[in-house]
Amino acid sequence: MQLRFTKMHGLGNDFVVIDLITQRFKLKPHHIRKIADRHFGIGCDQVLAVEIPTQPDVDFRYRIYNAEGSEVEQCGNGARCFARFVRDKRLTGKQQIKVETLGGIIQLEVANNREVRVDMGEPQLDPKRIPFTADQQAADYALDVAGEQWQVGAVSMGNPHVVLTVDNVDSAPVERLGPIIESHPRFPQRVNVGFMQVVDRDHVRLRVFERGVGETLACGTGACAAAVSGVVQGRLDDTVTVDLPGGSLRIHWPGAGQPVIMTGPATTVFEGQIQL
Ligand SMILES: N[C@@H](CCC[C@H](N)C(=O)O)C(=O)O
Repeated sequence: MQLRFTKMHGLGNDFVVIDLITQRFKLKPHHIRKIADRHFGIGCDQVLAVEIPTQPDVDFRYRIYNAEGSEVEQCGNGARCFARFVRDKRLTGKQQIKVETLGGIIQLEVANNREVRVDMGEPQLDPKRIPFTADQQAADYALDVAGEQWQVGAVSMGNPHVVLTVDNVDSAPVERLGPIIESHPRFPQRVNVGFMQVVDRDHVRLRVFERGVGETLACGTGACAAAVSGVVQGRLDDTVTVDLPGGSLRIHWPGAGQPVIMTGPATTVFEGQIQL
């Protein structure tokens, strides 16, 4: 079947977005791998599917697949592109859009300057809910990584994140440690690995080795997790600019029991059709 798609990105974290409301198709893992392949397919970090909701009082179902084919719970940069897509395609006229994901319900708001503001929901710090093996919840944990000792933060934004603090992200061991930590036995569902440099109380630099993809130019949930981890550790204020290799996001988290708000751009690159 020929499927229409739109290629989009959020700060260089790139997506193929497929409308499965006006097109009927069941995406399987081998389809995702073919679409995401940068040599034999379209190429992307994640495939995003727009579907009709399964829950009441929600506008859409937002499904997310990593390039390797696995379906995942949450994607922050994708959420902003999702909002822009459903508005541009006139699937909704609403400015505030509620979507269900595997990681919970999130709320998207397209601002007049075309930036998108996303209420990402409450972060989860309870190790069982991340999931992460630890005796009890803490602001940071000692993690043995192939014989090296790191103090790390662990947060779920619907999907699991670990945050390592480094002196300088430019020289951070992202390629060396990312794949080892992604499959660390204390993270039974694997994990996204963030390397954060604290510049100031309201400014961090971040690189993320994403589960199921590798290092990306930006990770929205990774930016939220880094900000939350920094606030919990008392090193960051409640509003933080997160500089990623592809650009900057603004993250606001007032503290326990409150949702994380992420604001940033969403860009359409081109449209096309692919035979699956
Ligand atoms: N790029 C994303 C996160 C996508 C999912 C992640 N790789 C996972 O496996 O949890 C973002 O912008 O949040």
